[in-house]
Amino acid sequence: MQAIGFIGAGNMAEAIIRGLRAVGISSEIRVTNRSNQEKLQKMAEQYMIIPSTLEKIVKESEIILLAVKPKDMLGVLKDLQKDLKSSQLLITVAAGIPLKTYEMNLPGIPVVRVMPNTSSYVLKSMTGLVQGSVVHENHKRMAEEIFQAVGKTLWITEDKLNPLMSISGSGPAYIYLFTETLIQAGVSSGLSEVDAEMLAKETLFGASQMLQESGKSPARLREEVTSPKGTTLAALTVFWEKDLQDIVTSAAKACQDRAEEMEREYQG
Ligand SMILES: NC(=O)C1=CN([C@@H]2O[C@H](COP(=O)(O)OP(=O)(O)OC[C@H]3O[C@@H](n4cnc5c(N)ncnc54)[C@H](OP(=O)(O)O)[C@@H]3O)[C@@H](O)[C@H]2O)C=CC1
Ligand SMILES: O=C(O)[C@@H]1CCC=N1
Repeated sequence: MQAIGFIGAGNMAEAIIRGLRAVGISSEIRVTNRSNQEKLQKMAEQYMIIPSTLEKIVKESEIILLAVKPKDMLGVLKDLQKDLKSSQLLITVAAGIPLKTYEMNLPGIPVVRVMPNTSSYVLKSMTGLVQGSVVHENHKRMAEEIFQAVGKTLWITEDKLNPLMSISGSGPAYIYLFTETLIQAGVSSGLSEVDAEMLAKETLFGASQMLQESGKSPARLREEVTSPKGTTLAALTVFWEKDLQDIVTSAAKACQDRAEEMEREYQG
């Protein structure tokens, strides 16, 4: 894999870098952030990254991966305008910034817009990828190599990226929220916090593995837990009566609406 430079050293950058090192990718990885030198030093020790600056990253990386918050992106694009070359590939993980913003600010530079998730950290990301207008097959392969190393990938068109984000990009947070609420339900019924946490986490972990390894659909797996007139049915009936489907659909819609709002804000 070619030399990669990360601009941004936060949650998403670290999850990807940890994943790349975990699968044995030994390429040069340079990283810069805004001000947190301590974080860069820690990442150097943990993941053999080279703490760097934006200027050096532009000079020394074939692939530049943008992992700053959307509000900081336009500033970074301005800083990249001077020295970036069309032989370099730009990959952005930012939510809510359309491809045209990158292409307007950096004409002629190939850009791939991706939406991974933080499970890159354990090589289980589900990453959506969208190709920009000057992206060729070799650029697609370069982007794919990074994100296939840390999980599964799916090429889509840009109009599908916000729907994808509302399921797999933000989705881990929904699952963590559900886990938190399951722990609290256990504590409310008299379990200790420690026991409730172990029960909830192991249950989520086991169910995830069943989804991946059993070859059965989620509906079939649910039915196998649910005895007629039994305890699970009593619990599921509450989810249905309170319209879990409506709650989840509305949450995913809110995620997409916010992304669209951001895209209007950051289209300059
Ligand atoms: N977290 C997630 O689950 C996902 C996030 N994303 C996207 O990833 C991007 C990053 O998110 P996340 O990692 O959570 O954010 P974090 O806040 O954890 O990290 C942001 C990083 O950007 C750095 N930074 C800010 N401004 C600059 C600058 N001008 N130059 C260089 N570095 C800068 C910060 O440095 P410092 O710490 O020094 O201020 C920090 O290291 C976002 O755009 C988000 O939409 C996409 C998919 C999932
Ligand atoms: O919350 C956010 O905006 C980012 C995008 C997907 C996950 N986290």
